[in-house]
Amino acid sequence: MEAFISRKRRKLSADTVAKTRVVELDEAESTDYKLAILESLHPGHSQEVLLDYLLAYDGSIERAGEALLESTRVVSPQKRPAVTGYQSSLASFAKQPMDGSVATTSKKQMTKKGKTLHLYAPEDVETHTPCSIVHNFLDPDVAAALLRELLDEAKQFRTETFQLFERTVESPHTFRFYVDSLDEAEEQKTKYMYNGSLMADVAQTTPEMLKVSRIVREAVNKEIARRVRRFYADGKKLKFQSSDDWQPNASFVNCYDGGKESVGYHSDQLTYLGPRAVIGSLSLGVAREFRVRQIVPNVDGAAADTQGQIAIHLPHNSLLVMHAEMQEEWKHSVAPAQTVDAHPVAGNKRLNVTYRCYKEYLHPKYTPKCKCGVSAVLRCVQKRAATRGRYMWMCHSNYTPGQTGCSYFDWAAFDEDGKPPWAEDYRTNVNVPNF
Ligand SMILES: O=C(O)CCC(=O)C(=O)O
Ligand SMILES: [Fe+2]
Repeated sequence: MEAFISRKRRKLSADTVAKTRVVELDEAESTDYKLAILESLHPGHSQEVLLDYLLAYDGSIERAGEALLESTRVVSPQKRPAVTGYQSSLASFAKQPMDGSVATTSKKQMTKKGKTLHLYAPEDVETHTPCSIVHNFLDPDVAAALLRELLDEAKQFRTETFQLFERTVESPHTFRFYVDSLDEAEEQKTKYMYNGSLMADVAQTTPEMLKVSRIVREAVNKEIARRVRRFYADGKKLKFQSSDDWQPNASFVNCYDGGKESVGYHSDQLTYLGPRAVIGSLSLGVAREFRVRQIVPNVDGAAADTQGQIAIHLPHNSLLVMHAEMQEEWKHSVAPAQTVDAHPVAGNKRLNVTYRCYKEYLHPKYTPKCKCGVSAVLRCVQKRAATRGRYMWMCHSNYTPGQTGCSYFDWAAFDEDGKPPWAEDYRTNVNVPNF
């Protein structure tokens, strides 16, 4: 999890805000950083209103702030559906040509700046977003067993806190990280860095999660093959996308207790997954809205016209596959809901398992270290048109406003399959200390 918002926080001083490196923030992944700053400058507005302004002004804190100041009316939060809506398909509204082009080109006509397009049917989801969804994914008894197990696990889930300038920011839901073996859990706790720190709480994948992991693996591999065949140019995988079988070995399990709990817009970190990562995301319990929006490049410093967001309905027992286009070109979030329909077993809780495939050759002992001595993070340029799509290794602090680190930066090289130069022979990588 990489996106955070605290509801109780100290105000940022104007001076601190002035020191914000706007260029870096504009390139930064996390809308939550911007939201946190905007909220501290305009405390009278709800986060939903602030987010709407931020989206309408292409993520520019400055322009969104000006617009908020100009607005003298009291803006009431946009009414959000209570996730119980149903829509069979968009097919009767718009025809989507299957011309082999990447599916995501089409939503240009479907979403408008400041608007939300709600999608329910699998054919609409895969046509207008880089995701596919399988409803009623597991045998109901298997889903129920996993849900029960995770509800019990969730008692130990925690929010994440980190430092943004002089205040502590807290994630607006709880989660825990799981890996498949105890040895891996130990490696994770002692070697893997997240936002510049070690993760203290890493658990071993539970028996039900492991059982389901095998079912998810088969389904995700099928979905990847289908997506490549139907939606990618010439039916070929994307450049840097792995050709290997997708094999989950780690997962973040998220718990959203009630409609207020959410996660802000973000892209998932690629540092240990590599480029063009695919993630299998299983939803259990209360149905919630998963929002996605495409990242629009900046040309000559100015953002092109921003598109609206798309809300994907995630009911109990659905598997959402975030395909290879997702993390580099889109952001995703779980929006707060005004109300939720209680689930007979989970009550107001939604449990979500995001199955991921950590690559052995991206273990921090093989990847570049920055001058702080910390393993560098892997990012993809998302907004700057000139370098968009290029990968870079850099000091984690570059993307954490208010944190001081070093200036380490290096363009990252990957082969067609997304493997770094040391992948074939990574066990003998001479650049690696502590090997
Ligand atoms: O809860 C979800 O569906 C998404 C969670 C998520 O974005 C994440 O774990 O990175
Ligand atoms: Fe995510």
